[in-house]
Parts: sequence; C-alpha cells; structure tokens
Amino acid sequence: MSTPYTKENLSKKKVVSRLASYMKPHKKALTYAFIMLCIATASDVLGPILMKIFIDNYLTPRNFSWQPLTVLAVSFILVYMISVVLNYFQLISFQGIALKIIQKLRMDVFGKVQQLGLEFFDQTPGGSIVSRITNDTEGIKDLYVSVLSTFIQSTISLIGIFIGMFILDVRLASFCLLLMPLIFLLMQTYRHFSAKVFRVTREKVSQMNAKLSESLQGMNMIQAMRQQKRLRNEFGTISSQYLRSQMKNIRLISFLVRPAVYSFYLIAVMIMLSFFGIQSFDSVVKIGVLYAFVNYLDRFFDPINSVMFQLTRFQQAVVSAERVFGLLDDKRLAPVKEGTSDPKITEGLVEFRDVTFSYDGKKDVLKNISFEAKPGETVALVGHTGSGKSSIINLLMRFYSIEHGGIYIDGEPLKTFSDEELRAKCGLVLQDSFLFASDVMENIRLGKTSISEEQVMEAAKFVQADQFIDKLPGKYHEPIGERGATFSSGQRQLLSFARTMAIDPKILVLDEATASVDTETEEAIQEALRKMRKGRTTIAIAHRLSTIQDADQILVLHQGEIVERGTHQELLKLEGLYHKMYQLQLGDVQSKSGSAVS
Ligand SMILES: Nc1ncnc2c1ncn2[C@@H]1O[C@H](COP(=O)(O)OP(=O)(O)OP(=O)(O)O)[C@@H](O)[C@H]1O
Repeated sequence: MSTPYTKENLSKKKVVSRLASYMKPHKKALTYAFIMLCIATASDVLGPILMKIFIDNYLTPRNFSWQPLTVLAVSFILVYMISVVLNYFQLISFQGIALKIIQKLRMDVFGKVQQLGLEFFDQTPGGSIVSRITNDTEGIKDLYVSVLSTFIQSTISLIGIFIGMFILDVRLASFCLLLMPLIFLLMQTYRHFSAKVFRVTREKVSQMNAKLSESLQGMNMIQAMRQQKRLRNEFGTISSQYLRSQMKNIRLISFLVRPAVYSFYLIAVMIMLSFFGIQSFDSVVKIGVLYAFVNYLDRFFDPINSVMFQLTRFQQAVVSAERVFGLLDDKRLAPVKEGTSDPKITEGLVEFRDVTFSYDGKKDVLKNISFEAKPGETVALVGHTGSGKSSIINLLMRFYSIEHGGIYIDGEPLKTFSDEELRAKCGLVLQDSFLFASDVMENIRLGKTSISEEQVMEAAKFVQADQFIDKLPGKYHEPIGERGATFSSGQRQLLSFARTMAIDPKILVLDEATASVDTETEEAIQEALRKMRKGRTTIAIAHRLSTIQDADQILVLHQGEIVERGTHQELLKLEGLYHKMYQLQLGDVQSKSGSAVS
C-alpha cells in the first residue's frame, strides 16, 4: 500500500526550495523587478544623507545661500520621485509574477487531483481537497506577493541603512550592528512558535471546508433526518477551535513581536543618545549627523517590523505549501497502462482469473474470483449488500489496481490497455447517473467532437430518451443544472444510457438502478437495457432478480466469494442462496401487490 501524504514527509527546507523552483520560469522578470527594487530602496536611503549635508554644511546661522539649497531640493525631489516610480513598477512586477506562479500551482494541483485514484478519494474528504486548491494556494500567493518583496526590500533597506550609518559614524553603526543577532534570535523564536499555531489553523480551515461540503452534498438527508442541530454543533466546534488557534497567533504577535521589537528600538535610541551625549564632552555634536541617525534608526526598525509581520505570512505560506506539495506528491494515483504493447478490444471477452482484492491491504473483499464472459454474453452479479458486486465492477473498470490474480479482455491483461481504449470500449452505467452542469447534448456527447449531433440523437432514440427530450423546451439544448437536479431519476438514467450508447462500447458494465421510478419509465429503462445489452458483453449488478432471468450466467456472491453460478433455472434447481433470495423477492413482490389490491 502506498503511504498517504503527511506533513512530516516534507522538510521545511524542501518546501522552500520547491517554492523557489516555481520562480525559475520568471527569472528574467524577477531580475528586473529586483533591480528596480534595489534602486528604489537606495534612493530611499539616500534621503537622510542629503538632509544631513544640508543641515551640517549649509544651515549655518546668519548665512543662507540659495544655490546649494536649490541643488539639494531638486536632488531630494528627484531621488524621491525615482523611488516612488520604481517602487510602483517593482510592486506590479512582483504581484504579476506571484499571480502567474499561483495560477500554475493551482492548475498543477487540479491536474494532479484528476490523476489520483479512487483510493485517494475514498480516504480524503472533498472539502479538504477544495481547501488545498483554494485556501492553501491563496496562502502561498501571499508568499510571493508580499513576503518575497518585503523580505528583499527589507534586506536591501537594512543594508542601505547600515551603509548610511557607517558613512556617518563607524562606532555608532557598529553598536547598532550588535543588535542584529538579538533580533534574529527573536525572529527564530517567533517562527518556532507560530509554525505550530499555523499548522493547526490550516487544519481547522480544511476541516471546516470538509464539514461544509458534506453538509451541502447531503442537505436533503440532513433536513429529512433533522440533523441540522448536530451538524451545526459539529461545525461550531471546529469553528471555535479555528478561532482559538487564530487568537493564539494574535497573542503571539502582540506579546513577541510588537513589545520586543519596540524594546530593541528603545535600546538603540538610548545607545545613540548616550553616544552623542558622551561625544559632546570632547567635540561639537553635529546636528545633521544626529538627525540622520535618528532618521535611520526609525527606518531601521521599519523593515524589521515588516519582516516580523511577514514572518507570520511566511509561516502560513510554508504550512499551506506543505499541504499543497503533499497533495502533489500523493502516490495514490489512478492505475494507468503498463507495458509498451497497445492491445485493442475487438471481441469483448472478459475474464477474471483467481482475483483476490482488498481496499485497505488488510481485509480481502474479493476472494479467488474467477469467471468468464464470452463476447455478447450477459453475466449478472447478485448477492447481499457488501458481498463484493461493486468491487468487481471497480476492478473491471480499472479504478483500483490488483495484486493477486488477473483480469483479461480478449486475452490481454487489463493493465496493458490504454485509458482511451478502455474508456472507449467499456461503457459504464452507474446507479447514480452523474450529470454535468451543461445541456442535454453535451451531457450525452461529453465534449467528444468525434460524436456528431446526429449520433447523439440516434443514441437518445436508441434508449428512448428522445421521447422526454423532445418535450423539453430547449430540446437537446435544454440546460441541465448541477448534478442534473432538475431531472427525474428515470430521466437521468436514460440520459446516462444515451451517453454510453453514443460511444458504442463493446463491453457494458451496469450497476442496475434500484431507485423506484414509475412503471412507464421502468419499462422504458428495461427495454433500453435489453437493447443495449444485445451484441455486447455485459457485466451487470442486479438488485432485482427479475431483471436478469435471461442472463447467460449468474454469479452469486457471498462475503467476497462466488458461492453459486449458473443460469436462472439452474440456480433455482440448486435451491441454495439464489433460490432463497429469489423466494424472498418474490414474496416481497407478492405481498406488495397483495396489499395494493386489498
Ligand atoms: N472504497 C472502499 N474502501 C474500503 N472498503 C470498501 C470500499 N468500497 C467497498 N468496501 C467494502 O468492500 C466490501 C464489498 O463492498 P461492495 O461495494 O463491493 O459490495 P456490494 O455487493 O456492491 O454492495 P451493495 O449491493 O450494497 O452495493 C464491503 O465490505 C465494503 O465495506
């Protein structure tokens, strides 16, 4: 069994380097943005030095010359304008790159989800997948949009500020430099604690989405069973846990980030003032230097504050990225073609040879299943609920891979067929016919351009779906809402029959509907099924034994094993499980018709 992803599978380093690898295609644009950012920041840092020159060199009492002042004013405005314009362009560049990266990431995740096998979907709630594609990628977006540019900008600013400080006064600048290790320590501490909090926060968002999606999907049952209160409570619990973890983060920021950074600021100011105080004993304190230093100190803590705040987002983004990459690395893929041969399905001979299968690697749900369906034959699968009927179909459709035994079509192993060949020649009709939000035509054709409108209509006619389609206001272009909710279950069945017939498969795989429809629709469905089965190998799950009496072979399953096999008459004679089930259903039907009469 493949291991499902866990956050521990990916180290933080790997996550960060993978996030960085997404930037590779944008190297050129990033370089431009980076250069703009550097120049903008340098211009920004130049301001106080210009001011210092003005104060110390030209602001002398009773002496005012216009010329240097004008030069300085123009330089000041010029530098400021360069900084504003370049900051504007670098911001747009970074944001544009970030949005492109996220779009790619989102498409990667969506593409990956489509490659994953049913094993994955059996074990992962839909809402949590939605959460990864939406919330988590959105979380990563912040990383590229603001974190990255802030980190770069802040680093460049800090370097610039230090250069400025060193130009002004080496000793004082060295004092400030000593503060850096302490600030880094503070950042590390914050990162350590916040990572834990963020993981919980993301997990809670995911759980909320999962609960929401479950509630939306099962709304009819929830209302019918009056489960609103229970679900509200469950949602409330997760929501409160989410709130608590958010509060924890706020406390962490309020406690660790603001006061700590402010304390460092005060220490730095005190060092600086003491320094100038001591200096005043020996020499004159230059006001311009003092001004520039105060200005730099203010600016020095700006990038540190922003980095600390961006660290929050960085943590969030890394946690989100762990979850997204975890999904991208998930090994529970849908089985795909193996080998280089490219067999085709021409006859429709289906064989199961000694197949044993387990979903979880522990409990065998199918044991030593062997049977053969000759071309054009109908093999019916019957048995109590949980006996393994659907599992046989799941394997034949290659939704899961098998490790013991083999499945063959026309003598070739199932795993050697390409997906295109398999899906084109094996038509699957499930109990719950899934309709896409589109129109009737597209739901039958499913985007296959090789199927003409005439072929769609023929298919509909073949299964007699045309009778109700013709009565629709838009006919074949009548819109269908999500999941086909506006159609009756019988109509949905007929549409899915038409969809299967449109591809004209060699093999039919049916899970017969149990939903009760009116007698007229029931007859239409049975008639359609009879016609569809003609000339096609059919493997059908039969819930009502009356519908498969003409099957060439009936396999009776019990706890994953075939316990009886034969035709309807042979099995009745055997007086075993099938006979018992038949008698039971017959009794059911008779008592129902009896009570209807009385
Ligand atoms: N996706 C799954 N993951 C794990 N176990 C499963 C899964 N699907 C079915 N099972 C288990 O496999 C066994 C066989 O189930 P299966 O759906 O094949 O029975 P069935 O005969 O089709 O039942 P029904 O008539 O109720 O549809 C059951 O014990 C079931 O719990």
